[in-house]
Amino acid sequence: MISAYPGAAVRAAEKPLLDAGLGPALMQRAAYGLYAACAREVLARRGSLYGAHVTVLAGSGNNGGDALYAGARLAGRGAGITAVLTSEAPHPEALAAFRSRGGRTIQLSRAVAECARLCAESDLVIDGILGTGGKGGLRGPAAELARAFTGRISGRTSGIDRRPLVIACDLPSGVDADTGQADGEHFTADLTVTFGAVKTGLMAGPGAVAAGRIECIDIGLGSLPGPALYRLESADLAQLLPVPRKTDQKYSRGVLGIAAGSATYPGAAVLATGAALATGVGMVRYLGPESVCRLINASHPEAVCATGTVSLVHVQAWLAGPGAGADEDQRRRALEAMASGLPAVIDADAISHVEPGLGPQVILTPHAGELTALLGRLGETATREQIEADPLRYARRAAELTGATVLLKGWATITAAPTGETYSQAEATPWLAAAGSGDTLSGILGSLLATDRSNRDTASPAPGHYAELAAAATSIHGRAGTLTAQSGPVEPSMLPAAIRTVIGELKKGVVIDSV
Ligand SMILES: NC(=O)C1=CN([C@@H]2O[C@H](COP(=O)(O)OP(=O)(O)OC[C@H]3O[C@@H](n4cnc5c(N)ncnc54)[C@H](O)[C@@H]3O)[C@@H](O)[C@H]2O)[C@@H](O)CC1
Ligand SMILES: [K+]
Repeated sequence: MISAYPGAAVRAAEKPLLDAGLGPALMQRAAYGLYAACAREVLARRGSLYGAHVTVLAGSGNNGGDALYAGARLAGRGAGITAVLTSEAPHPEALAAFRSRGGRTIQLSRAVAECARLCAESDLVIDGILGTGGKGGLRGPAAELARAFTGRISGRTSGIDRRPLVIACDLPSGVDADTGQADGEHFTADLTVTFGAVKTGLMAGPGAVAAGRIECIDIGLGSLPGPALYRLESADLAQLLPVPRKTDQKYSRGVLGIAAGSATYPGAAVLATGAALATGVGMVRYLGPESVCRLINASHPEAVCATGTVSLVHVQAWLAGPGAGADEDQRRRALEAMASGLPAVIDADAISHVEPGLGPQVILTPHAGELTALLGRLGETATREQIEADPLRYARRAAELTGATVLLKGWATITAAPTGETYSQAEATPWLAAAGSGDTLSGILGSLLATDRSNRDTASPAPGHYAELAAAATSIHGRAGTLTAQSGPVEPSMLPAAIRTVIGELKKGVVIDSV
């Protein structure tokens, strides 16, 4: 599990070490970690460091110092290195070390266009303009450089020798270390090498997009205060996923009730059912219109379908909402599911029936537009753009206001418990942004809720437990999408097969985290 902390918490943990005069030692550890990652990535791309073109963007603070020291080490391995100095006063010792290894420098303010061209023609750009000391987006010539560089490389692919590799030092410059907000100009990296601890801003909102892959270098910080944001990894998922016991039968494995689909939108029910079955639920009991029952029985004969009410059906968890449209019976079933006290996924159309006073076992799964509407009904104004810019804040706020667990969909999907535990998962592929994709996510989550043993073995699981299960479902969905995308565009109806493969591999321990 990755634990991320706000920039201020990491700076506070560094402070006693800086006060003890260990600043230079910390910087050397950070710079060595950055250098090693850069060397590895350049070697993987072009087979040799010797003769590689590297541009270091160095700001006025310690972030620039880290990047210049890393650049000096790369120069020592034969790379041709230029540092673009974005300030008149770069870190003096680091600059001296850089120059002593033959690195040349250009002052950005006098040559923005030339620097943008230099970056665009490099094999590697190291972004060391701003780190945790940055406030707001890039300004002045650094902002112009980011714009011009982005313009020059847009449309290029990430294939060998095409787009330069961008590695961010600690965080992409212009991204907020705490929230991931990036309203102003900022850099976008392929890899962020972060120091001491992962910053929350690398795992949320636009910051998660800008960060690319994340690698954390241990620089020997002491303990940090309670983590702000978690991310599940393969080993966590393998542990969370239940396997059937020898003594199990279909009911004890877990029964999921699905109240989804309508005469207008029957497909959502089929997709959710398929994903739930692929995730390993013991049985699906479907409730909905007769026409949808027939469709489900044709594609998933193992599902038990009926037209009845929620209270007459014995299940371990509910899933309500996908494709429900304006169907009045499905609206009633969604309300009954929320009131049942059982774990329940409340998705899509059912989100519009949510009222405050729910428990953490109810998991709401909005995208930003649906969350705008929900918050509006609860008396909070937030536009879709505001939510997309700061999803951590709004997912937590919605959980607080409803008492439910909230899964807010995005590139990095945030799940927040009403008690504050928050997760971020980012294994998805943009190919998953397709109609029907959310129905499969809700099916996976429904299955995890129905098969969750802690729900039956423990009187009342910790409130954060449901946020963890929602994060696990998100991760399985993202991995299944990424696996499917390896052979072409993703059709959501293809996902169940990939879900089975992902779960099988997780259980065997063969899935690595760099999906
Ligand atoms: N503090 C420590 O112990 C360590 C810090 N390290 C590095 O130090 C970084 C933090 O260093 P600093 O505190 O010097 O801060 P930064 O290097 O992030 O930059 C601060 C400087 O940028 C200017 N600035 C702030 N916002 C700006 C904006 N929007 N546009 C232009 N200029 C802006 C400030 O006036 C200040 O001069 C970390 O991110 C990390 O890379 C590492 O060396 C490891 C050890
Ligand atoms: K940076």
